[in-house]
Amino acid sequence: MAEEKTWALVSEVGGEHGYLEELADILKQHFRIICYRELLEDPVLHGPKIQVLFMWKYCPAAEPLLLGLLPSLKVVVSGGVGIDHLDVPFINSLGAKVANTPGVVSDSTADLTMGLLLASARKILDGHQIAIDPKTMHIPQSLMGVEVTGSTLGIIGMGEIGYKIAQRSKGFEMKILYHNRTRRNVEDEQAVRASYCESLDDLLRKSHFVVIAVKLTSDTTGLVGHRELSLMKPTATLVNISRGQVVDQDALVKALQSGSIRAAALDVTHPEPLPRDHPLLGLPNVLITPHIGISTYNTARRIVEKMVENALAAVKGLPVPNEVKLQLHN
Ligand SMILES: O=CC(=O)O
Repeated sequence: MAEEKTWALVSEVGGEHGYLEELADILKQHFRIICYRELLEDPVLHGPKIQVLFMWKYCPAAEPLLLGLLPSLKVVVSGGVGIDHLDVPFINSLGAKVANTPGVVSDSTADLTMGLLLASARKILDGHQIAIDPKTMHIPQSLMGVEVTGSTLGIIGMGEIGYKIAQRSKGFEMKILYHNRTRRNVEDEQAVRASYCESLDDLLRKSHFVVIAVKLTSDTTGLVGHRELSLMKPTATLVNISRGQVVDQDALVKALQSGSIRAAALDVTHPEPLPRDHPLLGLPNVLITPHIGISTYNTARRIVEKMVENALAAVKGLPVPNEVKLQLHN
């Protein structure tokens, strides 16, 4: 008789927080997948069988954990790199490990960052609206953008994603400044022609584009607030692909309304999505995408493969390749 597969919980297959069907198939090759709805139909029967909890971004995982429904849980594996939505010490206290999938998300996130930067600088979405409007007779002056080539880019957070952004920006002949808790080695810096800025204030003053690529931690929450925004050039653009909480959004709204900075391009906000009446949604100088940094088929597949790898290791009692041991600071 075939050995029964290890049980793993996911929020939904398909739907708002769920896995795409084809990605679910990768999980199903290795695990007996059960979703929350099924778990809650008979938690006493199903709960103790579950050894793995697969999470995808912000799916509501805490609920069954808090309810203590998963006494056999060995690991929570979160797709993506951010773990700010997880209470790692609490999960560890339940006897389970936590793993994420760093590495495989960096290229797609860096690609999207360049997309946001370029789209904001060159008003690509405004241009699209004008191009498809049959009333348009000529190109309005309001479509004049700012030059990316040769401009100064300030990267806050030079981890893997920040570095990939620098690699791409080199192709645009940008002068790259970066601020990080620790300085990169000289070879890394030279390879992308990046200069270390120990002072965040200096980076903010000098940059035409400021990209936020830090992890969300207690140190980085509210890192860019009124004071920091007021140091930026009035021609500068803020790009945030990290977490919404890194920026003080009320201060950002004021800076954009008053013109103390030129524009913002945000893949992340707080909360997500923003309430429909949020002032950021009504500003002409804001471009927002709904947290799609890692949303490509290729990246999603690689994330799921990494999730499987981590989960199998945990179930077998082997070292978990991407175990998250502490809240990491950048
Ligand atoms: O936001 C995306 C991630 O954390 O990987």
